[in-house]
Amino acid sequence: MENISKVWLGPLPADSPYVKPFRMYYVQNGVEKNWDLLKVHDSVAIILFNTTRQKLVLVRQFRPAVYHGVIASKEGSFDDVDLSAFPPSIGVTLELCAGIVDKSKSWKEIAREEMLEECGYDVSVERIEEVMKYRSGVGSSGARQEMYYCEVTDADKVNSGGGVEDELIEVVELSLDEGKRMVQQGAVNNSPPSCLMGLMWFFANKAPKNV
Ligand SMILES: Nc1nc(=O)c2ncn([C@@H]3O[C@H](COP(=O)(O)OP(=O)(O)O[C@H]4O[C@H](CO)[C@@H](O)[C@H](O)[C@H]4O)[C@@H](O)[C@H]3O)c2[nH]1
Ligand SMILES: [Mg+2]
Repeated sequence: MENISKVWLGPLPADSPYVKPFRMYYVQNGVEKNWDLLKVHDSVAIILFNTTRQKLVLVRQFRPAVYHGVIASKEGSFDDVDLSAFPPSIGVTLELCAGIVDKSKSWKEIAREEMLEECGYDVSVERIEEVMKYRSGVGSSGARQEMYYCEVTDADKVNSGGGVEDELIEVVELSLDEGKRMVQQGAVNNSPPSCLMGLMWFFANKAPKNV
């Protein structure tokens, strides 16, 4: 699914539309300090539950940052990445449907578009419920993410999803038992905290009571 044939690193161009590194200075308790920061986009994430099929709808995709992180924690070299020693599948995550806020639209509208583009469900914004807001990357970016919940049915499914342009996203349906196991044992598939937290919120607030 990830179909990666070559990996290498390069310097960050100053005009990256996704990440801007800089340094912030401040005086705290009379002492001058500084902190190195990354400006990144805020984002939305959606807990999707298909009530027809009683399945949680998640997405799988190759995440360059996770691939790099896995190799870095194994002290592998990134100068000449050996794809047989570090297969791209180690950088594939299971996540909530999510997207960056990079357009001047409401956050709920962006959530609606991401559900359609990534998972193929077409719903109106009125059906999207706010769950919680939080800050991610508190040591590096402090970016805001807002989490939503949306119940969908098979009748809302208008395409197979998979993302836009050159995104390669696989839609994954988890049974309630599979979802529950994930939050009991922790991520076994590079899932970010937002995904685990979203599933825990679902089991605490929305899941059928017999699960
Ligand atoms: N981020 C980025 N960097 C690049 O260099 C970069 N280069 C190209 N792109 C393109 O930008 C689009 C980003 O996709 P999304 O809008 O779906 O956002 P996500 O990547 O799903 O990220 C969200 O959800 C995550 C899970 O909760 C959170 O961790 C993130 O904070 C949160 O933003 C894709 O078309 C991708 O091809 C880059 N995108
Ligand atoms: Mg996304």
